[in-house]
Amino acid sequence: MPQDDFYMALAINNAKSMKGQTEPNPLVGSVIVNGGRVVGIGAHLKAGEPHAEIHALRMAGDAARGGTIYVTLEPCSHHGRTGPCAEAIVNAGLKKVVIATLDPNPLVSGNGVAILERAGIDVKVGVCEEEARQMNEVFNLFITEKRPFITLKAASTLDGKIATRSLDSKWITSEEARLDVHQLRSENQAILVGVGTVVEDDPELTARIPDGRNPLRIVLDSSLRISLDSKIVADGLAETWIFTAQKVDSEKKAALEQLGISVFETSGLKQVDVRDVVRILGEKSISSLFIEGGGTVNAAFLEAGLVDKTVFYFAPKLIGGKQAPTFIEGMGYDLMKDAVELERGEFVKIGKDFKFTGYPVKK
Ligand SMILES: Nc1c(/N=C/[C@H](O)[C@H](O)[C@H](O)COP(=O)(O)O)[nH]c(=O)[nH]c1=O
Repeated sequence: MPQDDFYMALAINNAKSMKGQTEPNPLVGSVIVNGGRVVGIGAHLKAGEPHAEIHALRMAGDAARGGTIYVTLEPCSHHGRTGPCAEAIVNAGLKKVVIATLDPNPLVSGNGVAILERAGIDVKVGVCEEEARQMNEVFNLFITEKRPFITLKAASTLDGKIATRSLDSKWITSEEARLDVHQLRSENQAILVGVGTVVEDDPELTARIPDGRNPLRIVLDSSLRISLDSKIVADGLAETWIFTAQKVDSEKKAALEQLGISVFETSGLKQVDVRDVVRILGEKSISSLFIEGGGTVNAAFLEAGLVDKTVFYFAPKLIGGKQAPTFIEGMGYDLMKDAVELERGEFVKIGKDFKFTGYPVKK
């Protein structure tokens, strides 16, 4: 493997090991090499704390002088909660800087490189760029579109059913696959279901893994039919927000608010307007949303072109039944040429089940 890729891969692995603890900041890793030896290594650990380059520079000390620093994201040039990294790199006397990706924020992209080049430092950009961009897919989208990165998750039998015709759904996928879902829940700031799932499953929507972080729970409930003693209203295990259509029963709304539930009205007449939901979540700095919909909600987000990533779990089971619900309901598309195509598709096996990850091609 070429030397630059080797050290950048080390920096990327460092960054990735901090997944779930740097929000709303991106994952960033850095490695300093001098005379063929790694003399400093660092990762951004927590928003508001020093950046990856600063940790690596502190570890390297004088051994950084004349060396090369690898960093997965363009060194910052602005005075955020910590001083600019580009200046720290110049002051430490580095000879070369290798960067995987430029800053996605259009306001600062390229500024860090300019500071380095003005100081006569040799700068190389684009090493392991795709992998470094991929690990910050959530941050990159949120910082550019000010809306949450949306992952659509479903678990179904091989014939696409999320429950039997009698609506029994316990369980489709095995324990290992369901644990994997809880890991994904823990990595997302918010989780969203339709009120149909609440009525049928009475879910907790918590991340039940060691050190799991419970996401904010969001329910689309156009006419506020959720029951006051459903778990996500009454259990206090995580915050719960409900989005409705226009003009809902003010008494029910007040009763829910009494229980600490936030209720947001959207402009939808009969159905909740999912575009309003996404806009409001962006305004409230929710940067990642995990949809465990039910088929109607899943279809609404898909048809609105708001799904950034799909994660589907398929159990090697067949349940059949014309009435059995599937994981994409709604109107659907008329012609096959209008199908939502998924790219960069990957299948992995989890126990007996299969996990498919793919990215809807943006039209
Ligand atoms: N029925 C299945 C799923 N069902 C997911 C439902 O949307 C609902 O979230 C759960 O049934 C209850 O949630 P909680 O565990 O109480 O938080 N999801 C899965 O991955 N596999 C399945 O077999």
